[in-house]
Amino acid sequence: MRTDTTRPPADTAVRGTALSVRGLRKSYRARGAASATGSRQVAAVDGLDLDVERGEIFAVLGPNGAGKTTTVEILEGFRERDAGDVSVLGEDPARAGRAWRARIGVVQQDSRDLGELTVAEMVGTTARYYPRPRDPAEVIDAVGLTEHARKRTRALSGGQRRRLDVALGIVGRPELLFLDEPTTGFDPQARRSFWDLVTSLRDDGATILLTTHYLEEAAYLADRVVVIDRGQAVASGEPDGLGGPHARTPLVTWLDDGERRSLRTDRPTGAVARIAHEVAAPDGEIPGLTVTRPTLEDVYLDLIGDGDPAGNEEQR
Ligand SMILES: Nc1ncnc2c1ncn2[C@@H]1O[C@H](COP(=O)(O)OP(=O)(O)OP(=O)(O)O)[C@@H](O)[C@H]1O
Repeated sequence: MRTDTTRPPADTAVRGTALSVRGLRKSYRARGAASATGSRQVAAVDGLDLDVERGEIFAVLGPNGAGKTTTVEILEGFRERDAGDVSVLGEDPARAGRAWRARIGVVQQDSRDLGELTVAEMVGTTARYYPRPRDPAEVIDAVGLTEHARKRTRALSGGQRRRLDVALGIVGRPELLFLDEPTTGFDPQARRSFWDLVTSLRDDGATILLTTHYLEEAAYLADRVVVIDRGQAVASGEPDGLGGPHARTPLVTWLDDGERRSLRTDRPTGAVARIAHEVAAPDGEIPGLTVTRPTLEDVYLDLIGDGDPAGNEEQR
């Protein structure tokens, strides 16, 4: 169950499956590598299963090269798979046609070269490709580009370009929106407004599949997350529950004769009282005391084998 009360409430009603993936595989020829038996293949996606419900924000997390973009591009119908079953809004993206494409929105990692058009022209032109588009002016406003609407797209800053990418992804009123690292280059304020926008799209009924390297973004936005490493899912679930019940056990640390000590415990208040009894200074203060609860980032780093173990018991 969630404990982050600052996060907007999710509509938890199950409204059917938006996409499902079973046994997905995709290999690439290793760059510059060839053997006597032919070119060597590197598995980018190695037997992945995923299920995303309609109306949820689902975040795909994982280190560089984990296979996130390859997976997302297969789901978007932009990349062929080697094996596996994939259904996106009830169709196989490898065979789906224009009507299906009009139901999805895509914000890819790399911005397209948008040339000489202004922001307003670009969003307006894109809207005309869809049967039920949003009002372009409202979309431009929602991504915070109203004051730049008459600017040529090539004159935009990197963060503004990214916002325009998002505008182009949502103007067709997609049922399913793919956001591949959407807030790279955003300043903190723009990131917060973007989070509000994504939340409102979800609250309007859209399903959102998000890849991000910002763990606080996933913690804030996602109803569920999956962590991918080397093309395989290593954990999945609600952000607060990821890694199992002990992964978020609070950590108490303090200084004892100048040496840092730590204790992982479900009862930090009692632990602090005991430590105070043992090591407190004459004024009652425990030197260097910290009490922290592991964040999603701590749990993530533990899962991909790159951080301090989050499940350790007492380390005194
Ligand atoms: N077109 C390609 N040709 C050859 N190898 C590729 C190609 N695209 C991706 N790869 C390789 O496949 C693996 C997965 O790449 P992918 O881009 O899917 O990972 P990612 O999780 O999206 O990474 P990042 O977080 O850096 O965007 C990597 O080892 C990458 O080098």
